[in-house]
This record gives sequence, structure tokens and C-alpha cells, in this order.
Amino acid sequence: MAELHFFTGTMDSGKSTLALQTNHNHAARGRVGRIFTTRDRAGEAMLSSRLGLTHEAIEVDDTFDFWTYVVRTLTQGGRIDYLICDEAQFYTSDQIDQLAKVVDELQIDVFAFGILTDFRTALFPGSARLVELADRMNVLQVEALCWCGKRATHNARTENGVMVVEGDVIVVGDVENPDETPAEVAYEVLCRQHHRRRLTAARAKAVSLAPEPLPFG
Ligand SMILES: Nc1ncnc2c1ncn2[C@@H]1O[C@H](COP(=O)(O)OP(=O)(O)O)[C@@H](O)[C@H]1O
Ligand SMILES: Cc1cn([C@H]2C[C@H](O)[C@@H](COP(=O)(O)O)O2)c(=O)[nH]c1=O
Repeated sequence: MAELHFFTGTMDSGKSTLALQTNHNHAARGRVGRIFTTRDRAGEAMLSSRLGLTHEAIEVDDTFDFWTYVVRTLTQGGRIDYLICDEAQFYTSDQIDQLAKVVDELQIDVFAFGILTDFRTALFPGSARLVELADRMNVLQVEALCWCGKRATHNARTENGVMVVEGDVIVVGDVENPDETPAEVAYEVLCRQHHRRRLTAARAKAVSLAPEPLPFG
């Protein structure tokens, strides 16, 4: 039986790497797949992993219809055994419904990968629908860590190094490299407590270096 799989984790938890590995393993056994993504950091129609692997992909925009694409391919004599869908948090709710229909009506496996929540801690519409519809939901085994050492569960956005909780939901970007000058927009994974307190690594460092207040008595 075909299934709709949803693999989720914070940013930088290895989702795109797993997407490429999943494709590799299925293709190595002679199965025929299609790879989809949207707004990958590496550019249009690319699926990229921070481990350096990249693969060409079909770019999904809001008007793309998975059901129509698959049915058209099959009726033209093409073969599809599985779909790899990266950055699925950005897909529309309707597109996730189309993926579920592809699984149920055409017996094609769908492997979707994406983050659950945005920088404000709200569910992305695509991820919310995947949680509602997926046959299997898997949280990635490789844990991204907060600067404090706890498991990171939340994605924070920074603007010029300062954590923000307001702004456009979609802003493509990467996790901050602590050795570099803060980017205009960047992301940092945090545990819930430090997301709530807006305590990023840089702010925690600044606070710990601040001089002790004088003891007035
Ligand atoms: N230089 C490196 N050496 C080993 N592992 C790395 C290196 N750089 C990144 N990684 C691994 O790659 C993961 C990010 O992979 P990626 O597939 O790009 O994540 P995601 O798609 O979830 O954002 C990191 O959590 C880390 O485990
Ligand atoms: C939290 C959050 C993230 N994004 C963007 C930033 C990246 O381009 C992708 C996530 O990619 P990854 O492969 O999981 O690292 O999503 C966003 O647009 N809005 C957000 O709130």
C-alpha cells in the first residue's frame, strides 16, 4: 500500500539530506520518482542539502497541481512510483490534499519533508495539512541543538542579529554562522524556553559578558 509520509524537524535537522537519500535508495532499486521543491536556498528548481549534495527538482509554485501533473505523466505513458517533496511547509493546503489523492487513488508513495512551525511558532499551512493527512509522521532522529545544549524545537528569525517575532511568514534564509557578521535575515534553532525568552546565542553571550551591577545597599 502506498503511503503519505511526513518527515519533520527544525531547520538544519537533515531533512533535505534525507530527501536526497530516500530518492537515492528508491532509484537504486529501479523505482522511478520525481523530486519537487519550492524556494530552496540554492535557487529555483534545485533541492540542496547543507552536506553539499544537490539534485535538480521541479519547482512548485502556488498554482502547481500535483494531481494533474501525475495523471498527465501517466496518461502520456510515463512511469512514477514515488514523489519526493521538499520544503513542503510552503505548499498550499490544497496541494497537500492533491498529494493524499495521488497516494490513495494512484498508489504512488509520497515522501514530504518540511519544518512544522514558522519563526512565530505558528504552524505553516502545508505542514498543518500534512499533520492532518499523513499516514506516517516522523520526527528526524538527528537532533538540532539550541546553544544551551537542549534539543532545538523552534526556529527563530533574526534581523541584523536581533530576534524578531513579526514580519512576513516566508523569507528564504539560512541558519546563522556564529563566526560571521549577522546577516540581514537569518535563522537560529532554539529550545522552547530560549525562543520564549528571545534568548539567541549572541544575546546570551552578550548578557553573560555584561558587567555585574554594583551592590547598592
Ligand atoms: N560540515 C558538516 N559535517 C557534518 N555534518 C554536517 C556538516 N554540515 C551540515 N551537516 C549536517 O547537515 C544537517 C543539515 O542538513 P540539511 O539536510 O541541509 O538540513 P535541513 O534540510 O533539515 O535544513 C545538520 O544538522 C548536520 O547534521
Ligand atoms: C522558520 C521559517 C523559515 N523560513 C524559511 C527559511 C528557509 O529558507 C526554509 C527552511 O529551510 P530548511 O531546509 O528547513 O533549513 O524556510 C521561512 O520562510 N519562514 C519561517 O518562519
